[in-house]
Amino acid sequence: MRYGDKTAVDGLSLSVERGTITAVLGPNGAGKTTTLETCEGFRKPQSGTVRVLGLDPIAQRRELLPRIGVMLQAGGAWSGVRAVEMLRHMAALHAHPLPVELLVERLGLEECGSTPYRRLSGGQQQRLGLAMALIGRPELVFVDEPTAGMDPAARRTTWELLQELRDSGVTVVLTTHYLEEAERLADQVHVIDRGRVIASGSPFELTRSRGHATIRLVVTEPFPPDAPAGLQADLGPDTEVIAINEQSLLISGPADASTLAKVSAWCAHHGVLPESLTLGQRTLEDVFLQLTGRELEA
Ligand SMILES: Nc1ncnc2c1ncn2[C@@H]1O[C@H](COP(=O)(O)OP(=O)(O)OP(=O)(O)O)[C@@H](O)[C@H]1O
Repeated sequence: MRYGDKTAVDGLSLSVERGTITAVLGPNGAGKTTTLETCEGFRKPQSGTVRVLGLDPIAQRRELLPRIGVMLQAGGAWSGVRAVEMLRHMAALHAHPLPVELLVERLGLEECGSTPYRRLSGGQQQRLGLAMALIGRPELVFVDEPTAGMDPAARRTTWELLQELRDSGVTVVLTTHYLEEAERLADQVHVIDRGRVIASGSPFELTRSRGHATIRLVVTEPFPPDAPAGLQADLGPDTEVIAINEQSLLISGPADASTLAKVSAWCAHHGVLPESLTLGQRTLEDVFLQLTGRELEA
């Protein structure tokens, strides 16, 4: 997918199993929305093939639309429309809609039933957007950054709802740049960067595949530029040392006493004092950093 001479999605390849939650995870501008909008039939790819429920999203749009639900990243409702009116209108467009009251209650939209769309808070607009995606009982829903701008309670409700949908056989494809969202919700995660898939797997597979543990070290003074390579040599090939910046390192591999002793000796050798040393299980953030050398949330 190109916009003028800018390539937004470049040879990206992924497939999604029915009845699962798939997260497309990546930093801002990675190409997540473009990928989803191409699957939804809103954008025509300049090359490549997209099939959704076996259908071509553009050539077979009329067949596909009644079977999918779409929650856009923003907008999708008229600015003056009230939440309940919008849902009733959407319900009228579908053959077997869910009861409007059910969605209003599940998504906590009671208090904004008579408020015009443009006056709803960001989180309320998101919840209405999700209700609009679900009202037609879709087999497959695309949700673009579903919990951006939501407060923690609304985020939990949304996660529960998406899990219930999956448990009832609905396929969910979501984009997110929240690691916690991908880790907690997704059966399958595709990490994308610069328009390409750079890693795919379950959260467990992705976080356990290249070493179980990570050590994050932050020191009080900048270390010499070649110092991380020295630590890498001391720790050996089972461990990977990545310089996040000139004062912090990510060390991925066995976090045992011998590794910790070598890390301390390295600090002493370079005359740097640890400000923090954190041991933990590897996260999707660490996976992204290892693959790209950059931080996902940066
Ligand atoms: N309509 C457009 N015209 C020109 N460039 C665009 C357009 N839409 C997206 N882009 C560019 O294409 C790239 C991918 O954008 P896209 O919105 O798909 O990324 P994203 O991963 O969804 O980002 P975000 O998390 O910020 O929503 C970005 O560099 C963006 O600036």
